[in-house]
Amino acid sequence: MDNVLDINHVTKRYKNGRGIQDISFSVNQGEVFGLLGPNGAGKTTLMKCIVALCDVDSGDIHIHGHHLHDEFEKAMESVGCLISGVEAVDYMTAYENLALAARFYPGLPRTRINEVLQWVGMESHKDEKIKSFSTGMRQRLYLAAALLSRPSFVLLDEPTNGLDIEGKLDFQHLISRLAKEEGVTFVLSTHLIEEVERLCDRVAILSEGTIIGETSKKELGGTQTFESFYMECITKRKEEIRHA
Ligand SMILES: Nc1ncnc2c1ncn2[C@@H]1O[C@H](COP(=O)(O)OP(=O)(O)OP(=O)(O)O)[C@@H](O)[C@H]1O
Repeated sequence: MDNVLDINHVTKRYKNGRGIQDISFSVNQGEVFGLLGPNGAGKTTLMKCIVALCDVDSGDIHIHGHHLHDEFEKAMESVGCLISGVEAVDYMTAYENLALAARFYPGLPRTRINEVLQWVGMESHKDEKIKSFSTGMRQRLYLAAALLSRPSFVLLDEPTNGLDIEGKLDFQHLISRLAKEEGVTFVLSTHLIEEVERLCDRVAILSEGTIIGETSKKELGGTQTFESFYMECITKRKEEIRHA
């Protein structure tokens, strides 16, 4: 199987009936795949399902051809993620937090910690306890943690939340470089449409737990943008609901 990620008919419903229904799509190696949608559409739920932070009710997820539940360790071997609500240890420094995470990857050289801290512009803060960090500084650290293990597949849930202008641009360059030069595959959710236009090769639009559109830069051609495609899908969906 060539795809890095294959999602087939995945449904996850919380006790209150909300969640995601019958989601299917695939992501190829080296692609930057955007998950877009209004607040509450199900983006975080889907990402949590992909890294098994949420059990699915039905459907299958394969990563690099490995079934997420039947071959969990193999499937997760090369995965890095930044998911909302995952916290770091406040009384430890940035470096210590990453060193703690690095213990899960015995072959990883210590120099990798400094490398990822430098990538996210945090090397000068590495010996500070993170309880004093701002939202953006924390977000930079979480991004460093997601990239620490040299993952070949990375999930990023609203990764530039709280980042300043320079941080957002640095992030976009970093993701483009890793995708193009090192073939790293990314699935990212964001509400920043300029980020989508700059970074994504392909997108899926989620609304009320289902995919209402999927397209690629290639399919859009020169005239349409991801933004216009997004608005088309959302407007069409609203019309359908109005006439239902
Ligand atoms: N733990 C939970 N228990 C019950 N309902 C939940 C839970 N987490 C999310 N939901 C509901 O599931 C739906 C999808 O939420 P989710 O957080 O996945 O959306 P999202 O697209 O990531 O939203 P946002 O853009 O606001 O981050 C929402 O209706 C939300 O209220």
